[in-house]
Amino acid sequence: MQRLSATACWPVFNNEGMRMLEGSLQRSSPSPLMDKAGLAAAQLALSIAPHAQRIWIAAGPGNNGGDGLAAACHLHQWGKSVIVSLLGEPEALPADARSAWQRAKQTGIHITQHMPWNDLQSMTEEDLCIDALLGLGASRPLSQAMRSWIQAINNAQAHILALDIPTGLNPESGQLLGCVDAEPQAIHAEHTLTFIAAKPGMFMGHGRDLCGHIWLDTLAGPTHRPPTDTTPQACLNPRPSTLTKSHASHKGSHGDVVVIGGESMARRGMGMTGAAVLAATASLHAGAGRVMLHLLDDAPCTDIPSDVMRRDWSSLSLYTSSVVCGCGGGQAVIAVMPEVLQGSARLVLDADALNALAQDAHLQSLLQQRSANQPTVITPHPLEAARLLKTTSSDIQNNRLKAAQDLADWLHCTVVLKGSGTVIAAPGQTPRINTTGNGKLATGGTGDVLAGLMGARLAQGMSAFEAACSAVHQHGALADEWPEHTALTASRLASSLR
Ligand SMILES: NC(=O)C1=CN([C@@H]2O[C@H](COP(=O)(O)OP(=O)(O)OC[C@H]3O[C@@H](n4cnc5c(N)ncnc54)[C@H](O)[C@@H]3O)[C@@H](O)[C@H]2O)[C@@H](O)CC1
Ligand SMILES: Nc1ncnc2c1ncn2[C@@H]1O[C@H](COP(=O)(O)OP(=O)(O)O)[C@@H](O)[C@H]1O
Ligand SMILES: [K+]
Repeated sequence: MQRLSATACWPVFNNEGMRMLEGSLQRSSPSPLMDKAGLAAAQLALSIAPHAQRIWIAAGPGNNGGDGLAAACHLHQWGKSVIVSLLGEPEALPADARSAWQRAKQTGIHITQHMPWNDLQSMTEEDLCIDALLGLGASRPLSQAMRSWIQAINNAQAHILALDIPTGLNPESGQLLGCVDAEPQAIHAEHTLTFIAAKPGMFMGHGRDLCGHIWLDTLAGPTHRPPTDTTPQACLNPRPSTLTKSHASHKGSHGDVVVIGGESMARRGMGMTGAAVLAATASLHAGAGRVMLHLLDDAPCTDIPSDVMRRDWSSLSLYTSSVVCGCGGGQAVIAVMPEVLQGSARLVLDADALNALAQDAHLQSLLQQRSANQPTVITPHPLEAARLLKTTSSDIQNNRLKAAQDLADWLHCTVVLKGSGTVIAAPGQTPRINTTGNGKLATGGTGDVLAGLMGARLAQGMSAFEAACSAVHQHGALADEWPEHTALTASRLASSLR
């Protein structure tokens, strides 16, 4: 068993991949995998709550419930006071779970089919609830009974350990399963012990709030080799190696970034120069050799850092620069898009450049025609991705990995689909799910900072995919390390980059 950290490139599998891994593992295992899962769960339970007087295991109607029943036997044998509640009929349990139920009964564990209200009320912070209600088989909105058991676990004054995934969380998307005629409910776990491999939904959307500390037990023996025909759906985005600047370098060694954006107030009554200035400031602090700013409409602007150079259109050299285009671009950006798409040596398209792209098939084809030595990244948030793919943002959120990959394959570029669990996809690459960042980033302008940072990484010689992975990780990590009593604003974020 190991704790998942943000430092390694862990593979994640969708339900279909998980079932294939499970089948291959079970065939090579002399005992049911559930026995191993139950033992691992019991061991982790003891280390999370070593002084627990009571352990309540809420077991569901499938094999996830079986994991809970198998753990109950060990914990009971180790002298813990274990209460098991089964939400379902014992006769209807699948075979392995039914054997675990029989063993638990034979061991003398009291198993009820209702919630142990009295025990729940007297639980203390040292006690433990184990969520073994639903795992990979969660397939429909939660019933009223499931919902009230979830509420009882969340309200108990005890540690919460979820087995495989927190009940109520869609393991593939990270969205909530939903409830019949009611607000969605899900377990808020302090720890999640996941089996065989990690699931994508744990790192996207609500998964990041619900899983707590994530532990993985592969349930594999030392000689087991995973089947070669099962490829991961994605990998977690590892921490990038630190960039160093050699002593012999000069400003030309670190590349030029050109930021194009910032529609003027005069055009539509919305001054958007701040977004472009933020991107330029981010490029500068991230170590680009020189940063040039072209404000659309020649918008007046006073708060430009003195080390950012303002340029008019005719004096830009797109052919030798890393161009960041679209931040605060409004409608003014539409006119420059063909030249930007054809001429920029390296390119990050953000915000209004993406809205322009969504509306114009000619621009889409110019993007597709950019050659392999003109690295390109697009950085849509879910609504921008929905406009590009002509769908809704909830459809994007329900299928984040697929949406990012579809965009990458269609537009022949690297795609950064932003949000909780940012996805980075590129043609021919296994997508990455980023695990840094938090809700502090949900404030205006942080996306502009990300685009500027990515521009700097391209200017410093990284490939599009590398630049995207590195920038997204660093951007999120800064938010994770943000001092507790200081508000995270986009301008502070830009100035904190290194
Ligand atoms: N089969 C195996 O080899 C292993 C399975 N394992 C465990 O088994 C789990 C998967 O087991 P299952 O496929 O039985 O699936 P689950 O145990 O997750 O759930 C399936 C059961 O829940 C019911 N259900 C689904 N959605 C519901 C809802 N919204 N409200 C109420 N009931 C609902 C289904 O009708 C079915 O009875 C994994 O997540 C893991 O915990 C582990 O023991 C590892 C080995
Ligand atoms: N809840 C969250 N958890 C993690 N990252 C987030 C969250 N909300 C926003 N972000 C990040 O903040 C940035 C916001 O970008 P964007 O939506 O383009 O905003 P803006 O246009 O205001 O700059 C993205 O990098 C996104 O991934
Ligand atoms: K569970």
